[in-house]
Amino acid sequence: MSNSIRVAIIGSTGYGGVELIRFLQQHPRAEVVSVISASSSGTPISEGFPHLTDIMVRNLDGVNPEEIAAKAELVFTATPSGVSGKLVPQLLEAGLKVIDLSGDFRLKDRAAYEEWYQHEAPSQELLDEAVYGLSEIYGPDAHDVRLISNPGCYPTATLLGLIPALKAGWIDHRSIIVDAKSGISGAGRKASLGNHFAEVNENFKAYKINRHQHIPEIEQELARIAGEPVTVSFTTHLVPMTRGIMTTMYAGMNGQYTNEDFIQLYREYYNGHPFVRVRGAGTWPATKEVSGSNYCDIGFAADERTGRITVVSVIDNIVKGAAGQAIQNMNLMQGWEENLGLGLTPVYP
Ligand SMILES: NC(=O)C1=CN([C@@H]2O[C@H](COP(=O)(O)OP(=O)(O)OC[C@H]3O[C@@H](n4cnc5c(N)ncnc54)[C@H](OP(=O)(O)O)[C@@H]3O)[C@@H](O)[C@H]2O)C=CC1
Ligand SMILES: CC(=O)N[C@@H](CCC(=O)OP(=O)(O)O)C(=O)O
Repeated sequence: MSNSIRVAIIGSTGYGGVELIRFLQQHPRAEVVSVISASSSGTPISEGFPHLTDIMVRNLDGVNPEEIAAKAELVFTATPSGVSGKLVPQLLEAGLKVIDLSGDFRLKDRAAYEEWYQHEAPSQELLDEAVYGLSEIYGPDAHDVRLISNPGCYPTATLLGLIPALKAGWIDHRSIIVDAKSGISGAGRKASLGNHFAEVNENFKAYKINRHQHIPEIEQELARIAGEPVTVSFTTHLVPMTRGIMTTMYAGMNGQYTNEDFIQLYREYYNGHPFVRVRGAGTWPATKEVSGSNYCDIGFAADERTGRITVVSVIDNIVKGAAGQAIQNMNLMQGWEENLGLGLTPVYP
């Protein structure tokens, strides 16, 4: 086990990349040796991001796998889907370890990827090799591998909220409905009509119903736990806030379980995993309570009358949903404590 690591970030001018910089700057064992941009190489990163003035004194480098490998041991690819799929094989070939934040290596089935993402899928060999980095569930699989595929933001909140109950056989996997809401930063930094202020402010809209690219990812991972195919109804909504995801999940219970039963089950399941906090009975988490942090907070409402459980799960989409979990995965890959460099308290209010 090495004591330190030199890292590079491709896509460092995006929201995921900038958040990686914020956390890695205070990580005790990681040194950011290169911040990379395809469009602005040669300029100081603080020119586009004045909040990094005197914090990250570095010019942006271009995307050159050999040059990156000469400086760094590990690279985070915080790049759009389609871009990561082409870059990652070159980075691995150059001898780098890779943690990819995009959706390109999450689906094991090439045909499913091509159907939901509308790009050519990476090779089956690399899809098979990539470890799905849902840290609390697959942490041991991340140790000493060379490619980790960081989960999507919505799947992280959804899967952490459902897996313990599904694994225990307490919920009927044919009955799962996920109602998900995200802040705008989930869409990335690039401008688009649907995401500009006048379209989003004081507005609340559903989007991509039944066709969101995270549906096959959630179903793939729930099927792994259930041992048979699972389908979910999944609806995403855009909320006029900057950060945060809340997933509210409904499922039929296979018995008469109380809130206390669920609390105990989940606390035992996540025992030793500092970033999942299970709420006490009758309290449900809010997005502000995890903002800027790597926490995922979960609360329950078991309903004796309908026989259904409601699970509420919140994360910060850019932290636990992207950069924070990617660093958690780097820690696991290196054999370090999973919370190293991630101990920031949520920003409240
Ligand atoms: N925002 C979020 O909450 C989450 C995002 N993700 C995923 O993480 C990835 C990054 O997301 P996010 O930071 O929000 O996206 P942004 O749109 O904010 O940033 C994308 C970055 O990719 C870089 N880029 C674009 N094209 C290329 C290219 N051809 N070669 C190299 N770099 C390129 C861009 O910078 P430049 O042009 O300067 O190179 C930019 O820095 C995406 O795949 C996204 O789906 C996953 C979970 C949550
Ligand atoms: C608010 C918003 O638009 N969110 C994005 C999240 C996309 C994302 O993070 O994409 P991958 O995880 O697939 O890389 C969306 O719903 O498509």
